Amino acid sequence: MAADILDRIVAHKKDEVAACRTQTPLSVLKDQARTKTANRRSFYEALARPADQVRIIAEIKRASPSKGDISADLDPAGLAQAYERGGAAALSVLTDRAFFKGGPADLLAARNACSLPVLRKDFVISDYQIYEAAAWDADAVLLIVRILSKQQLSEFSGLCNELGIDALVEVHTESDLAAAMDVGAAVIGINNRNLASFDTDIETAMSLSAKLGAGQIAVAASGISSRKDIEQNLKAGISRFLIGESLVTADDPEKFLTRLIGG
Ligand SMILES: O=C(O)c1ccccc1NCC(=O)[C@H](O)[C@H](O)COP(=O)(O)O
Repeated sequence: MAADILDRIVAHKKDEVAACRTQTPLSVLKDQARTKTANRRSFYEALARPADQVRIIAEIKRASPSKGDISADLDPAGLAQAYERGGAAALSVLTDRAFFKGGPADLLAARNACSLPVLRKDFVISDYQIYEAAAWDADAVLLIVRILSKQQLSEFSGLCNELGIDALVEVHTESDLAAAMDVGAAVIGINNRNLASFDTDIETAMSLSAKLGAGQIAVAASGISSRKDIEQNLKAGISRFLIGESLVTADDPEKFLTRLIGG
C-alpha cells in the first residue's frame, strides 16, 4: 500500500513538472535560477559546524501520506522564527501540495522570515525542479536515491553544484548508500522511514551511519521525537537530525527544539 503511494507520488510529480513546463519554460526558469546565486545560504556549512554540537534541520510539514493532517493550518513564517530562536541549524519545507499540503509559498514565507538555510523537501525527478528550487531561493534540495536512476542522481548532483545549491541525498539501505557515495554526496540523510512500508525504525540511521566516509555528514531523518532518541544517536556517532512531526505538533516548538538540542 505504502509502495503504491510512492509510485503515485512519483507519477504525480511527472505530471506536475510537465504542467509547470508549459507555464514557465525551462529557459525562463534557468535565467531566474542563475540570478539567485548570490542570495544562497550554505546548508552544508550550517550542518558542518559547530562539529561538537547537535545540529537540527527543523521541518515545516502540514500533512503526510502516513499520518494525514499533522498541522494543516500552521504558520510557516511564525514557525520558522520559533525554530530559529530554538537553535535550528536549517529548515526543511515540504513543497509538495498533493500529498503533504505544502507549496512554494511555504518555502518563501519561511525563508523570508529568518536567516536559516532552507531545504526544498520534495520528490525531485527532473532537473526542472532543481532550477525551480534555485529560482525560489531554496538553499538545498532533497535527492532520494530510491526514486532516481544512477544517471539521474549523478546529473542532478552535478546540476546542484553548478547552481551553488546543496543536495541532501537520502538513503535507506546499504545499496542506496553505495549510490550516494558514488556521486560524492557530502550530506547524506539516512531515512529511518521505509518509504515502501512507512515503518519507522530509528536503528536504521544508527547502523548505516557507521558505513559513511570521513568528511560526509550523516543526518538521521524521521521518527525522532525525544531527547532520549537524540542521546541514543549521539552514542552511535550521529549528531545531525531532520525532524518534522514531533516539532510541528509540540506545544512550544521553540522550547522543544532547545530541549532536543540539549540546552
Ligand atoms: O512522512 C511521510 O509519511 C512520508 C511518506 C512518504 C514519503 C516521505 C514521507 N516523509 C518525508 C520525510 O522524509 C519526513 O517528513 C522527514 O524525514 C521528517 O520525518 P518525521 O520527523 O517523522 O516527521
